[in-house]
Amino acid sequence: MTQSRIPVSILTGFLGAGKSTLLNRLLKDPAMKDAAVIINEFGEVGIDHLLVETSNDAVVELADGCLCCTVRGELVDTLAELIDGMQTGKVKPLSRVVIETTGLADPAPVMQSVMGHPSIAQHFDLDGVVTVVDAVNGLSTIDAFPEAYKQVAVADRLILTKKTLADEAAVSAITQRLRMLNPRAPITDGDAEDAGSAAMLINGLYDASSKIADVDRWLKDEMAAVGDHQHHDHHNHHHDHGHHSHGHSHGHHHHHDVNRHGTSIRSYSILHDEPIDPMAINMFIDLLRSTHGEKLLRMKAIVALTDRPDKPLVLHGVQSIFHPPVRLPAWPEGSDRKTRLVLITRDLSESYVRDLFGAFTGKVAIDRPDRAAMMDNPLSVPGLKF
Ligand SMILES: Nc1nc2c(ncn2[C@@H]2O[C@H](COP(=O)(O)OP(=O)(O)OP(=O)(O)O)[C@@H](O)[C@H]2O)c(=O)[nH]1
Repeated sequence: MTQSRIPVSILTGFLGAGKSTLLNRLLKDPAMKDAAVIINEFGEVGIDHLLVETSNDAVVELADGCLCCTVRGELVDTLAELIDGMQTGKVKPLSRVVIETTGLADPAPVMQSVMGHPSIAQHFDLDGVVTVVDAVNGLSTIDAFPEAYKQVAVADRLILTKKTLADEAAVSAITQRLRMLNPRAPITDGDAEDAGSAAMLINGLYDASSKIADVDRWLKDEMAAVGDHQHHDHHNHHHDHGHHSHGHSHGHHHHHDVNRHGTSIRSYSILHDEPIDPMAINMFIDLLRSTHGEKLLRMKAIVALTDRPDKPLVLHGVQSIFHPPVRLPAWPEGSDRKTRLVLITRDLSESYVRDLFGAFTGKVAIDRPDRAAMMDNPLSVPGLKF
Protein backbone atom coordinates (compact mmCIF):
# COMPACT_ATOMS: atom_id res chain seq x y z
CA MET A 1 0.00 0.00 0.00
CA THR A 2 1.40 3.38 -0.92
CA GLN A 3 0.83 6.11 1.57
CA SER A 4 0.67 9.69 0.43
CA ARG A 5 3.42 11.91 1.68
CA ILE A 6 2.73 14.57 4.28
CA PRO A 7 3.10 18.14 3.03
CA VAL A 8 5.64 20.24 4.90
CA SER A 9 5.57 24.03 4.87
CA ILE A 10 8.52 26.13 5.89
CA LEU A 11 7.62 29.43 7.46
CA THR A 12 10.58 31.75 7.42
CA GLY A 13 11.42 35.47 7.50
CA PHE A 14 13.99 37.62 9.24
CA LEU A 15 14.05 38.32 12.97
CA GLY A 16 10.83 39.91 14.12
CA ALA A 17 9.22 40.03 10.69
CA GLY A 18 6.05 38.46 12.06
CA LYS A 19 6.41 34.68 11.70
CA SER A 20 4.98 33.74 15.08
CA THR A 21 2.16 36.25 14.70
CA LEU A 22 1.23 34.66 11.38
CA LEU A 23 1.59 31.16 12.80
CA ASN A 24 -0.77 32.03 15.64
CA ARG A 25 -3.32 33.20 13.07
CA LEU A 26 -2.85 30.09 10.94
CA LEU A 27 -3.33 27.81 13.92
CA LYS A 28 -6.75 29.30 14.50
CA ASP A 29 -7.87 28.06 11.08
CA PRO A 30 -9.84 24.83 11.62
CA ALA A 31 -8.04 23.41 8.57
CA MET A 32 -4.89 23.30 10.72
CA LYS A 33 -6.41 21.00 13.33
CA ASP A 34 -4.29 18.02 12.33
CA ALA A 35 -1.10 19.92 11.63
CA ALA A 36 2.10 19.55 13.63
CA VAL A 37 4.27 22.58 14.25
CA ILE A 38 8.01 22.57 14.72
CA ILE A 39 9.38 25.78 16.16
CA ASN A 40 13.05 26.57 16.33
CA GLU A 41 14.36 29.25 18.62
CA PHE A 42 17.61 31.12 18.52
CA GLY A 43 18.50 31.81 22.08
CA GLU A 44 19.27 29.84 25.18
CA VAL A 45 16.03 30.66 26.97
CA GLY A 46 12.93 30.11 24.95
CA ILE A 47 10.04 32.52 24.92
CA ASP A 48 8.32 31.61 21.68
CA HIS A 49 6.79 28.39 22.88
CA LEU A 50 5.17 30.35 25.69
CA LEU A 51 3.61 32.72 23.20
CA VAL A 52 2.26 30.29 20.64
CA GLU A 53 -1.44 30.19 21.36
CA THR A 54 -2.57 26.74 20.47
CA SER A 55 -4.56 23.88 21.81
CA ASN A 56 -2.70 21.76 19.29
CA ASP A 57 -0.54 19.30 21.21
CA ALA A 58 1.74 18.59 18.27
CA VAL A 59 4.05 21.54 18.83
CA VAL A 60 7.68 20.57 19.03
CA GLU A 61 10.28 23.08 20.07
CA LEU A 62 13.83 22.74 18.87
CA ALA A 63 15.70 24.96 21.27
CA ASP A 64 19.24 26.23 21.39
CA GLY A 65 20.71 26.76 18.04
CA CYS A 66 19.89 28.15 14.71
CA LEU A 67 18.08 26.05 12.23
CA CYS A 68 20.98 25.66 9.85
CA CYS A 69 23.57 23.04 10.52
CA THR A 70 23.36 22.58 14.28
CA VAL A 71 19.73 21.76 14.51
CA ARG A 72 19.48 20.11 11.14
CA GLY A 73 20.11 16.71 12.69
CA GLU A 74 17.48 17.44 15.26
CA LEU A 75 15.00 18.50 12.61
CA VAL A 76 15.53 15.27 10.73
CA ASP A 77 15.17 13.32 14.00
CA THR A 78 11.97 15.16 14.86
CA LEU A 79 10.43 14.45 11.47
CA ALA A 80 11.45 10.80 11.78
CA GLU A 81 9.88 10.67 15.26
CA LEU A 82 6.61 12.07 13.93
CA ILE A 83 6.48 9.30 11.34
CA ASP A 84 7.34 6.73 13.94
CA GLY A 85 4.67 8.12 16.26
CA MET A 86 2.07 7.92 13.55
CA GLN A 87 2.99 4.36 12.70
CA THR A 88 2.72 3.28 16.33
CA GLY A 89 -0.43 5.30 16.91
CA LYS A 90 1.18 7.69 19.43
CA VAL A 91 0.79 10.66 17.09
CA LYS A 92 -2.49 11.40 15.35
CA PRO A 93 -2.38 11.18 11.55
CA LEU A 94 -0.96 14.51 10.44
CA SER A 95 -2.37 16.55 7.60
CA ARG A 96 0.63 18.86 7.43
CA VAL A 97 3.83 19.87 9.21
CA VAL A 98 4.80 23.51 9.57
CA ILE A 99 8.40 24.34 10.40
CA GLU A 100 8.93 27.85 11.71
CA THR A 101 12.60 28.71 11.30
CA THR A 102 14.51 31.22 13.35
CA GLY A 103 14.85 34.64 11.80
CA LEU A 104 18.54 34.06 11.18
CA ALA A 105 18.09 30.75 9.44
CA ASP A 106 19.52 30.11 6.05
CA PRO A 107 16.50 28.38 4.52
CA ALA A 108 18.49 26.14 2.15
CA PRO A 109 19.64 23.55 4.72
CA VAL A 110 16.18 23.44 6.24
CA MET A 111 14.65 22.79 2.82
CA GLN A 112 17.30 20.26 2.04
CA SER A 113 16.55 18.37 5.28
CA VAL A 114 13.05 17.78 4.00
CA MET A 115 13.79 17.21 0.32
CA GLY A 116 17.25 15.73 0.33
CA HIS A 117 17.30 13.31 3.23
CA PRO A 118 16.42 9.90 1.79
CA SER A 119 14.31 8.50 4.62
CA ILE A 120 12.59 11.84 5.27
CA ALA A 121 11.78 12.48 1.62
CA GLN A 122 10.01 9.15 1.54
CA HIS A 123 7.41 10.42 3.97
CA PHE A 124 7.29 14.17 3.41
CA ASP A 125 6.92 16.57 0.50
CA LEU A 126 8.13 20.13 0.68
CA ASP A 127 4.94 21.99 -0.16
CA GLY A 128 6.26 25.45 -0.19
CA VAL A 129 8.21 28.09 1.62
CA VAL A 130 6.31 31.08 2.96
CA THR A 131 8.49 34.06 3.78
CA VAL A 132 7.37 36.92 5.95
CA VAL A 133 8.93 40.30 5.20
CA ASP A 134 8.56 43.36 7.36
CA ALA A 135 7.78 46.52 5.35
CA VAL A 136 9.71 48.78 7.72
CA ASN A 137 13.02 46.92 8.09
CA GLY A 138 12.79 44.59 5.11
CA LEU A 139 14.78 46.53 2.57
CA SER A 140 17.82 47.28 4.72
CA THR A 141 17.71 43.77 6.15
CA ILE A 142 17.82 42.13 2.72
CA ASP A 143 20.89 44.23 1.90
CA ALA A 144 22.66 43.54 5.17
CA PHE A 145 21.98 39.85 5.75
CA PRO A 146 22.46 37.10 3.16
CA GLU A 147 20.03 34.93 5.13
CA ALA A 148 17.25 37.47 4.57
CA TYR A 149 18.07 37.67 0.87
CA LYS A 150 17.90 33.91 0.55
CA GLN A 151 14.67 33.68 2.53
CA VAL A 152 13.03 35.98 -0.02
CA ALA A 153 14.53 34.33 -3.09
CA VAL A 154 13.46 30.79 -2.17
CA ALA A 155 9.87 31.71 -1.27
CA ASP A 156 6.75 30.39 -2.94
CA ARG A 157 4.78 33.11 -1.24
CA LEU A 158 5.82 36.37 0.33
CA ILE A 159 3.80 37.96 3.10
CA LEU A 160 4.43 41.64 3.60
CA THR A 161 3.75 42.68 7.19
CA LYS A 162 3.68 46.00 9.04
CA LYS A 163 2.59 48.01 6.03
CA THR A 164 0.66 50.33 8.28
CA LEU A 165 3.90 51.25 10.06
CA ALA A 166 5.72 52.14 6.83
CA ASP A 167 5.11 55.04 4.47
CA GLU A 168 3.95 54.55 0.92
CA ALA A 169 7.36 55.06 -0.63
CA ALA A 170 8.89 52.43 1.65
CA VAL A 171 6.17 49.93 0.79
CA SER A 172 6.69 50.52 -2.90
CA ALA A 173 10.49 50.21 -2.58
CA ILE A 174 10.35 46.92 -0.69
CA THR A 175 7.72 45.57 -3.09
CA GLN A 176 9.97 46.35 -6.05
CA ARG A 177 12.90 44.65 -4.37
CA LEU A 178 10.85 41.55 -3.63
CA ARG A 179 9.71 41.43 -7.24
CA MET A 180 13.30 41.60 -8.40
CA LEU A 181 14.52 38.82 -6.11
CA ASN A 182 11.51 36.65 -6.64
CA PRO A 183 9.44 37.57 -9.69
CA ARG A 184 6.90 34.74 -9.42
CA ALA A 185 5.95 34.44 -5.78
CA PRO A 186 2.67 36.15 -4.98
CA ILE A 187 2.98 38.96 -2.43
CA THR A 188 0.21 38.85 0.13
CA ASP A 189 -0.60 41.77 2.38
CA GLY A 190 -0.08 40.60 5.96
CA ASP A 191 -3.06 42.65 7.10
CA ALA A 192 -5.40 40.91 4.68
CA GLU A 193 -7.87 38.47 6.14
CA ASP A 194 -6.68 35.59 3.95
CA ALA A 195 -3.03 35.98 5.02
CA GLY A 196 -3.94 33.99 8.12
CA SER A 197 -5.69 31.20 6.27
CA ALA A 198 -4.26 27.71 5.92
CA ALA A 199 -4.61 28.11 2.14
CA MET A 200 -1.45 30.29 2.28
CA LEU A 201 0.50 27.12 2.99
CA ILE A 202 -0.68 25.21 -0.04
CA ASN A 203 1.80 26.07 -2.73
CA GLY A 204 2.39 22.85 -4.63
CA LEU A 205 5.49 20.73 -4.73
CA TYR A 206 8.63 22.84 -4.38
CA ASP A 207 10.07 23.85 -7.73
CA ALA A 208 13.46 25.57 -7.68
CA SER A 209 13.27 26.22 -11.41
CA SER A 210 10.58 28.85 -10.84
CA LYS A 211 13.04 30.95 -8.79
CA ILE A 212 16.11 33.00 -9.60
CA ALA A 213 18.99 30.78 -10.70
CA ASP A 214 20.84 31.12 -7.36
CA VAL A 215 18.22 29.04 -5.60
CA ASP A 216 19.03 25.85 -7.44
CA ARG A 217 22.72 26.38 -6.70
CA TRP A 218 22.16 26.97 -2.97
CA LEU A 219 20.14 23.77 -2.74
CA LYS A 220 22.77 21.78 -4.59
CA ASP A 221 25.46 23.19 -2.31
CA GLU A 222 23.47 22.08 0.68
CA MET A 223 23.04 18.65 -0.82
CA ALA A 224 26.82 18.36 -0.96
CA ALA A 225 26.99 19.60 2.62
CA VAL A 226 24.54 16.93 3.77
CA GLY A 227 26.97 14.39 2.36
CA ASP A 228 29.66 15.88 4.60
CA HIS A 229 27.37 15.91 7.61
CA GLN A 230 26.65 12.24 7.42
CA HIS A 231 30.19 11.55 8.52
CA HIS A 232 29.50 13.25 11.85
CA ASP A 233 27.19 12.56 14.71
CA HIS A 234 24.73 15.45 14.57
CA HIS A 235 24.12 15.56 18.29
CA ASN A 236 27.69 16.40 19.04
CA HIS A 237 27.38 19.64 17.13
CA HIS A 238 24.98 20.83 19.70
CA HIS A 239 27.72 21.40 22.20
CA ASP A 240 29.71 23.63 19.96
CA HIS A 241 27.74 26.64 21.13
CA GLY A 242 28.91 28.54 24.17
CA HIS A 243 26.80 28.69 27.30
CA HIS A 244 25.81 32.29 27.22
CA SER A 245 26.05 33.42 23.69
CA HIS A 246 26.07 32.06 20.24
CA GLY A 247 29.02 33.43 18.41
CA HIS A 248 27.88 31.37 15.51
CA SER A 249 31.11 29.96 14.55
CA HIS A 250 29.82 26.39 14.58
CA GLY A 251 32.42 23.67 15.15
CA HIS A 252 35.93 23.88 13.86
CA HIS A 253 35.40 20.59 12.04
CA HIS A 254 32.48 22.22 10.36
CA HIS A 255 34.25 24.40 7.90
CA HIS A 256 31.40 25.32 5.58
CA ASP A 257 29.26 26.68 8.39
CA VAL A 258 31.85 28.75 10.14
CA ASN A 259 30.69 32.32 10.55
CA ARG A 260 27.52 31.67 8.74
CA HIS A 261 25.99 34.66 10.50
CA GLY A 262 29.20 36.49 11.24
CA THR A 263 30.75 36.46 14.66
CA SER A 264 29.39 39.89 15.53
CA ILE A 265 25.86 38.54 16.01
CA ARG A 266 25.21 37.36 19.51
CA SER A 267 22.22 35.98 21.29
CA TYR A 268 21.87 36.05 25.04
CA SER A 269 19.22 36.31 27.66
CA ILE A 270 18.75 38.12 30.91
CA LEU A 271 16.79 36.51 33.72
CA HIS A 272 15.49 38.42 36.71
CA ASP A 273 13.76 37.04 39.80
CA GLU A 274 12.11 40.10 41.31
CA PRO A 275 9.20 42.03 39.77
CA ILE A 276 10.42 45.19 38.06
CA ASP A 277 9.20 48.75 38.43
CA PRO A 278 7.41 49.69 35.15
CA MET A 279 9.36 52.98 35.07
CA ALA A 280 12.65 51.12 35.30
CA ILE A 281 11.90 48.77 32.41
CA ASN A 282 10.67 51.72 30.34
CA MET A 283 13.85 53.63 30.93
CA PHE A 284 16.02 50.63 30.18
CA ILE A 285 14.24 50.07 26.86
CA ASP A 286 14.24 53.77 25.96
CA LEU A 287 17.90 54.09 26.63
CA LEU A 288 18.85 50.94 24.78
CA ARG A 289 16.75 51.89 21.80
CA SER A 290 17.85 55.50 21.59
CA THR A 291 21.53 54.70 21.91
CA HIS A 292 21.81 51.38 20.08
CA GLY A 293 18.51 50.76 18.27
CA GLU A 294 20.09 49.68 15.02
CA LYS A 295 22.29 47.12 16.76
CA LEU A 296 19.35 45.53 18.47
CA LEU A 297 18.31 43.01 15.85
CA ARG A 298 15.71 41.54 18.14
CA MET A 299 14.51 41.76 21.67
CA LYS A 300 11.75 39.67 23.13
CA ALA A 301 10.81 39.92 26.74
CA ILE A 302 8.27 38.70 29.20
CA VAL A 303 8.36 40.86 32.31
CA ALA A 304 6.90 40.63 35.81
CA LEU A 305 6.03 44.16 36.87
CA THR A 306 5.73 45.37 40.48
CA ASP A 307 2.24 46.49 39.63
CA ARG A 308 0.31 43.20 39.12
CA PRO A 309 3.19 40.72 38.69
CA ASP A 310 0.57 38.09 37.82
CA LYS A 311 -0.10 39.87 34.52
CA PRO A 312 3.16 39.80 32.59
CA LEU A 313 4.15 42.36 30.02
CA VAL A 314 5.37 41.17 26.62
CA LEU A 315 7.79 43.38 24.72
CA HIS A 316 8.95 43.07 21.12
CA GLY A 317 11.75 45.11 19.63
CA VAL A 318 12.82 44.72 15.99
CA GLN A 319 15.68 46.98 14.94
CA SER A 320 14.16 50.46 14.73
CA ILE A 321 10.70 49.41 15.83
CA PHE A 322 9.48 48.81 19.33
CA HIS A 323 6.01 47.39 19.12
CA PRO A 324 3.39 48.51 21.63
CA PRO A 325 3.82 46.36 24.76
CA VAL A 326 1.09 43.83 25.42
CA ARG A 327 -0.11 42.93 28.90
CA LEU A 328 -1.13 39.28 29.14
CA PRO A 329 -4.09 38.39 31.35
CA ALA A 330 -1.95 35.68 32.99
CA TRP A 331 1.39 33.92 32.70
CA PRO A 332 1.47 31.32 29.96
CA GLU A 333 1.06 27.80 31.22
CA GLY A 334 4.33 26.12 32.04
CA SER A 335 6.29 29.33 32.58
CA ASP A 336 8.22 29.96 35.79
CA ARG A 337 6.69 33.44 36.09
CA LYS A 338 10.04 35.13 36.01
CA THR A 339 11.21 37.98 33.87
CA ARG A 340 13.26 36.98 30.87
CA LEU A 341 14.66 39.00 28.04
CA VAL A 342 16.13 37.44 24.92
CA LEU A 343 18.33 39.70 22.85
CA ILE A 344 19.99 39.27 19.51
CA THR A 345 22.45 42.02 18.87
CA ARG A 346 25.07 42.93 16.34
CA ASP A 347 28.25 44.66 17.45
CA LEU A 348 26.88 45.37 20.89
CA SER A 349 28.56 43.91 23.92
CA GLU A 350 26.56 41.65 26.16
CA SER A 351 28.11 43.14 29.28
CA TYR A 352 26.99 46.64 28.28
CA VAL A 353 23.38 45.46 28.01
CA ARG A 354 23.58 43.46 31.24
CA ASP A 355 25.07 46.37 33.14
CA LEU A 356 22.45 48.72 31.80
CA PHE A 357 19.71 46.34 32.83
CA GLY A 358 21.34 45.93 36.23
CA ALA A 359 21.57 49.68 36.66
CA PHE A 360 17.82 50.07 36.22
CA THR A 361 16.65 47.01 38.09
CA GLY A 362 18.86 47.33 41.11
CA LYS A 363 21.29 44.50 40.44
CA VAL A 364 24.40 46.53 40.11
CA ALA A 365 27.75 45.12 39.29
CA ILE A 366 30.74 46.35 41.24
CA ASP A 367 32.32 49.42 39.69
CA ARG A 368 29.40 50.04 37.44
CA PRO A 369 27.19 53.10 37.61
CA ASP A 370 23.93 52.42 39.38
CA ARG A 371 20.59 53.84 38.35
CA ALA A 372 20.80 56.90 40.61
CA ALA A 373 24.22 57.80 39.31
CA MET A 374 23.08 57.43 35.74
CA MET A 375 20.03 59.59 36.36
CA ASP A 376 22.07 62.25 38.16
CA ASN A 377 24.41 62.54 35.27
CA PRO A 378 22.44 63.16 32.11
CA LEU A 379 25.63 63.16 30.08
CA SER A 380 26.05 59.48 30.70
CA VAL A 381 22.58 58.68 29.43
CA PRO A 382 22.12 60.33 26.05
CA GLY A 383 18.55 60.17 24.85
CA LEU A 384 17.02 59.53 28.25
CA LYS A 385 13.96 61.65 28.98
CA PHE A 386 12.05 61.95 32.21
N1 LIG B 1 1.82 46.51 13.21
C1 LIG B 1 2.12 45.24 12.93
N2 LIG B 1 2.87 44.53 13.82
C2 LIG B 1 3.15 43.26 13.52
C3 LIG B 1 2.75 42.64 12.31
N3 LIG B 1 3.22 41.37 12.30
C4 LIG B 1 3.90 41.22 13.45
N4 LIG B 1 3.87 42.34 14.21
C5 LIG B 1 4.51 42.58 15.50
O1 LIG B 1 5.91 42.38 15.33
C6 LIG B 1 6.49 41.84 16.52
C7 LIG B 1 7.30 40.61 16.17
O2 LIG B 1 6.41 39.66 15.65
P1 LIG B 1 6.71 38.08 15.74
O3 LIG B 1 5.54 37.41 15.11
O4 LIG B 1 7.11 37.70 17.11
O5 LIG B 1 7.96 38.00 14.78
P2 LIG B 1 8.88 36.72 14.45
O6 LIG B 1 9.20 36.82 13.02
O7 LIG B 1 8.21 35.48 14.91
O8 LIG B 1 10.12 37.03 15.35
P3 LIG B 1 11.42 36.06 15.66
O9 LIG B 1 10.86 34.80 16.18
O10 LIG B 1 12.19 36.82 16.63
O11 LIG B 1 12.17 35.94 14.41
C8 LIG B 1 5.35 41.58 17.47
O12 LIG B 1 5.25 42.65 18.40
C9 LIG B 1 4.12 41.57 16.57
O13 LIG B 1 2.96 42.00 17.25
C10 LIG B 1 1.98 43.42 11.37
O14 LIG B 1 1.59 43.00 10.28
N5 LIG B 1 1.70 44.71 11.75
